[in-house]
Amino acid sequence: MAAPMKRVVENNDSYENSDVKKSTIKSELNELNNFIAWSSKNDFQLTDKVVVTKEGSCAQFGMLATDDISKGEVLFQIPRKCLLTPDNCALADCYKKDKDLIQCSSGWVPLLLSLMYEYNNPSSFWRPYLDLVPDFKQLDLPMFWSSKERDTLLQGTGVNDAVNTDLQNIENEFTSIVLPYIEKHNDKFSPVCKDIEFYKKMVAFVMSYSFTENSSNDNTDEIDDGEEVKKAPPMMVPMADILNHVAKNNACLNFEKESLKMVAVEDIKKGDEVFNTYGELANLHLLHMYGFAEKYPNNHWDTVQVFITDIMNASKILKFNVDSLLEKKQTAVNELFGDNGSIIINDSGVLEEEELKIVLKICCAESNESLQDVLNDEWESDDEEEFDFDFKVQKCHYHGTKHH
Ligand SMILES: C[S@@+](CC[C@H](N)C(=O)[O-])C[C@H]1O[C@@H](n2cnc3c(N)ncnc32)[C@H](O)[C@@H]1O
Repeated sequence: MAAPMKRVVENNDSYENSDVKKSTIKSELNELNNFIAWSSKNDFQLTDKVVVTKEGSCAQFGMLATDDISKGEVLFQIPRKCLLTPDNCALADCYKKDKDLIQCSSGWVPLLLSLMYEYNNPSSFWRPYLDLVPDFKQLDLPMFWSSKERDTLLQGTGVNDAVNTDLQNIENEFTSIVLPYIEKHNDKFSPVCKDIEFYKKMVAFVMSYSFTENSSNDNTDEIDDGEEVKKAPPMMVPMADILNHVAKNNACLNFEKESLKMVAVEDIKKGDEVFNTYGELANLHLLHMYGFAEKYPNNHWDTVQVFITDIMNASKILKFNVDSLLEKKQTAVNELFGDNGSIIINDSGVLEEEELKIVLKICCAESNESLQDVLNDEWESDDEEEFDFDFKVQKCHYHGTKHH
């Protein structure tokens, strides 16, 4: 987690060309010691049964047990005043006055502005934390890959589309909200904050290191299946974000009134890595937001998204469809499932069996049948046996990522 130099850049050089600190083991150790001393001064109550280290961790820094830990033990706490949030940061009053100027659909802009300010402030309260954050060149998220790499390596995963949407949204929010705000407060922000490349690194930092508290409710509304749900804004949680993730985690973060607590959810043996959970995330989401995927079959949350268009195209190749009817059938499935309709498969099988059945019925339809007849057609049990929906992710998980 070697950090680029946190200094106020006095010229307008692009972030990529600016001077960055060359990390050494010695400077990393200093930064780690400073961070541990800061956390101790701020009452993190880190148990002496764990250590923050690169040795034995699955990815850069991580947390290892130096003694046996029992399920239920608290490993450390983070007092709420130490969370890096727009409400806690040095510009909190400014944001309150400018609330309307920093409204955004992602809900990320206030935290990103706070981070950009604190990151470039030599006397930030979070200096020891920010000195330990990763060298942004190591944040190997797909949003930093070339579009050619994304097109070839991520084909069929859905990650490429998600990244393209992200990049578009990042650019829109940067030009319409962030840049005007920074220009309004030129005296507060370092010139590097006007560089979209620097902004993207901060977005990647938030994407792969932040947490959200589900009960938070002061953000934009999202429509989910016709119901309004509140999107919680992200926050930076020092120490908790050092833990790596696996689906079979042995610790998790509890949000309490005065502090956040990392608690063992399993017995953890001396020498084992302490793993948090970043959520019930399929490999495609891990890859999209965190730049890694778990090896098969470790991720029991894994799912595969099969686009209905691809099923239609495959049916053509497999010749149980008639070329001349394909367009008509494609229109029918688009009307039923939308242009980007998909079927989700997890390790216990197809989640939307009914939808898949409909798509397959349409694929197999003959020219003289109306759509209604096709949909009403009750497949004989013999027919159903021909379609084994119980295929496993094993046959479908994707290969070819840079990470695993
Ligand atoms: C919240 S940080 C965890 C701390 C990080 N290891 C460090 O040294 O800063 C999340 C990042 O850690 C890495 N990571 C976490 N869990 C991982 C895993 N199981 N396998 C590989 N990399 C992982 C990924 O790079 C991810 O973007």
